[in-house]
This record gives sequence, C-alpha cells and structure tokens, in this order.
Amino acid sequence: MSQTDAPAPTQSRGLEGVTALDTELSFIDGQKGELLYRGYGIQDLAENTSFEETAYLLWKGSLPTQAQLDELNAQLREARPVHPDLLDHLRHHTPKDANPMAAMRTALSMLAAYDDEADVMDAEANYRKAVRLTAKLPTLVAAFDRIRKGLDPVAPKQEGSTAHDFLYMLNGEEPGPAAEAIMDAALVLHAEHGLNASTFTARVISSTLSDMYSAVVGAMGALKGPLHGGANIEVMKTLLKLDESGQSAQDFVDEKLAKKEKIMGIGHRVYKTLDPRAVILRDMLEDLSEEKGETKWLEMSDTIRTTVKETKGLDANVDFYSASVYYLLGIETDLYTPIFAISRMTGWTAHLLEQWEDNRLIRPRAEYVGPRGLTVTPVAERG
Ligand SMILES: CC(=O)SCCNC(=O)CCNC(=O)[C@H](O)C(C)(C)COP(=O)(O)OP(=O)(O)OC[C@H]1O[C@@H](n2cnc3c(N)ncnc32)[C@H](O)[C@@H]1OP(=O)(O)O
Ligand SMILES: O=C([O-])CC(=O)C(=O)O
Repeated sequence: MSQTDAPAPTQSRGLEGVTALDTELSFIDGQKGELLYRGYGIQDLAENTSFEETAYLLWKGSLPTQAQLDELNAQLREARPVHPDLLDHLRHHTPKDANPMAAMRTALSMLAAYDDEADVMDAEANYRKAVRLTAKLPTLVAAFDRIRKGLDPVAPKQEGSTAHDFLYMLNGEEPGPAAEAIMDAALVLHAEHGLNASTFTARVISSTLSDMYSAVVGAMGALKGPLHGGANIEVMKTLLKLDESGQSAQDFVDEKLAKKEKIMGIGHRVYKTLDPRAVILRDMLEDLSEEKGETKWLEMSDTIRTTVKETKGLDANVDFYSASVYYLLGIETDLYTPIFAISRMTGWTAHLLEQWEDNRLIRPRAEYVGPRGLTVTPVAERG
C-alpha cells in the first residue's frame, strides 16, 4: 500500500484523547483527579520531597539516596551562575517592558551558544544539560526582574535549595523558611504533567534529533500561551480587576459566562474534576492568607470556582490558586509563568531524555480539506 493510500489516522480536534506515545514519567487519572510522578502521588511528593528530589526522580527514575541528592544539589549550585554576556544582554539589549517569557525564551536560546555540550547528543551530556538548564533559569528570571527595576542582579548564593536561591536572587535578601517551603512545594507541583502542550512541543522538536536547547525554547513558547502556563498571570489579572471594580465574584462569573468568555485557571483538557494540585495549592493559599491577614484573594477565588462549577461543571486547574499564592509571596504578576517554567524545565528535560532513549520522528498527518485540481492562471490574467 502506498503512503497516499494508507488508512486515515485517528483524528481528533486538538488531539483530544489521542495517545501519542508511552511514558514512565507521570500518570493522570482525569476522572478521579489523581496525579503520579513515576508512581508517587503528588500530595506525597509535595509534602515529603524537595524540588531537587523530584527533579532527580523525574530524570533518573527513582528517588535519590542522600549521597545522590547531595551530588545533584552540588551540581545545581555550581551551575547557577550565568555567563556575564547573558546578564549584559538582559541589561543592554532587552527592553525593560519585554514580556518576561519572551525575554527568557531568548535567554534560554542564548545559553546554548555558551554550552560546549549543546550539540553533544549522548545521554550523559543530555543529563548534564538538563541540570544546567534547571540551575540557570531561576538566575535568569531573577536577573531580568531586578534589571528591569533598575537594580543590580544578585549573584546566586550557591548554597541552599533552588527555591531559596531563587527568592534570594529575586529579592536580594534571604527568604524566610515559610516562603522557601511554599516556593519549593510549588516547584514540585508544577514539574511534570504528561503530554501537555509545552512538553509535547519539546518532544516533537527533540524527535528530529535537534538539541535540548532548541526543544526547551520551543516549550517556553508553548507554555507562554494563556490557555497553558500563561493562565496563572491571567488569573491574577482577573482577581485584581475584580477587586478594583467592586463587582461581586458571582456577578463577574455570570457576566463572563453569559458572554461565552472563559474564566482563566478553570477547566482542563484531562481533568474532569478538581485538579489534585489545586487542592494542595488552595491549602497553601489558606495558610498564607491567614499568616498575612489577607483573605480576600482566597474568598474571591473560592466564589469564582464554586460558581463556574455549579454553572458549567468545570473546576479549577493548577493555575487557579497558584496565582494568589505567588501574589501573597510578593512576586510580580508577570513572573508567574516564568516560575512555572523553572519547575517544568525538569519535566520537559526528563521527557527529552526519555524521547532520545528510543527516538522515532513525531510526524502526524493532516486531513487535507482544501480544493484540488486547480490550474495556474498567468499572473497578468489573475483578477
Ligand atoms: C497548566 C495548564 O495548562 S492548565 C490550563 C490552563 N488554562 C486555563 O486555565 C485557560 C482556561 N481554560 C481553558 O481555556 C480550557 O479549559 C482548556 C484550554 C484548559 C482546556 O480546554 P479544552 O479541553 O480544549 O476545552 P474547550 O476549550 O474546547 O472547552 C469545552 C467547553 O468548556 C468551556 N470551557 C472550558 N474552559 C472554560 C473556562 N475556563 N471558562 C469557561 N468555560 C470554559 C468551553 O467554553 C466549552 O464550552 P461549550 O462546550 O459550551 O462551547
Ligand atoms: O496537562 C496540561 O494540559 C496542562 C499542564 O501542563 C498542566 O496541567 O500542568
């Protein structure tokens, strides 16, 4: 049978329900609201592992021993500084009002030029690149934020956890233990989620045997979109606007739904119930709200969520409560998606390592629905 005679492949709008490949990285039960990374429940991981342990689990397939964790922490700390040219680029060649995801997409791409192993495609080199990318992105995000505020970037301490060093570089002062613990848990929660749009993008790119940097730059582009990782920024914008307007959360939702507009942070392609990460993030928000004496974001969010659930049967996703958590930590709204990327870098790169273990070009088909049999009219005769 020739290629053109081949039976039409399974088709589904937005590839909904299509299984593209096997993975050992995560399992999602969208009906029950269950998420496992390599067999471990997300709640267990968020409560009992650090981001670095989770990263190791994703990359290597098992939780690290203390010695393995110490080694990974040392590698991450060592790799945190970025080449001065990158800081110069952020300082002198990146507009202060640039979209942070665009700035980071470019910075990630530039990192490749400073990595001697960028195009080395063996598994060990690719693992080392995954570690370096995970180490350097927090430094770049923090440097970008400080430079645009007219401040000097703060060099990484290269001592504590990713969460600790990131908050330290961002604010120029040591984070308290509560802030560090919240950031660490948020990084665990966002690390991996199957064939989401950005991970799929990364895997498609990697399946051409292009390099890890190219794949994560593409993934950054996909994550930026408001239907994906960009939703956490939109959630906070919505809450801030609602707060300013004085409109009730209930009226706001009714109005939006009547106009057939989407409520950001709600709905998910896979979860048909509450996202298990949203449960954990809501608990984190509740604790933080009490600690800060600021409960309005939680109250507004809960009303929005209940109203959409009652009207449309849709529930909150990971981006819904994370927005207010980051807000109460004092983080700039437009950094929420870059923070998501800091975490998801581990999932993306783990998928790339998995893809290259047994690579096959990812190349689906499109059903042609345009005309056929047209013939060219000379340009002078076209009207
Ligand atoms: C990390 C992440 O990427 S999590 C997702 C983050 N994205 C968001 O929060 C953006 C808001 N949510 C959405 O846009 C969607 O729920 C998506 C894109 C996440 C998944 O949606 P899909 O599976 O493609 O569903 P689709 O967009 O086709 O919607 C199906 C129906 O639910 C409705 N719907 C879906 N999400 C929402 C929402 N957030 N608000 C209101 N209605 C919604 C649609 O309007 C549609 O209704 P209809 O059948 O009456 O026309
Ligand atoms: O899985 C998805 O479609 C979106 C995503 O990345 C997540 O929920 O973490």
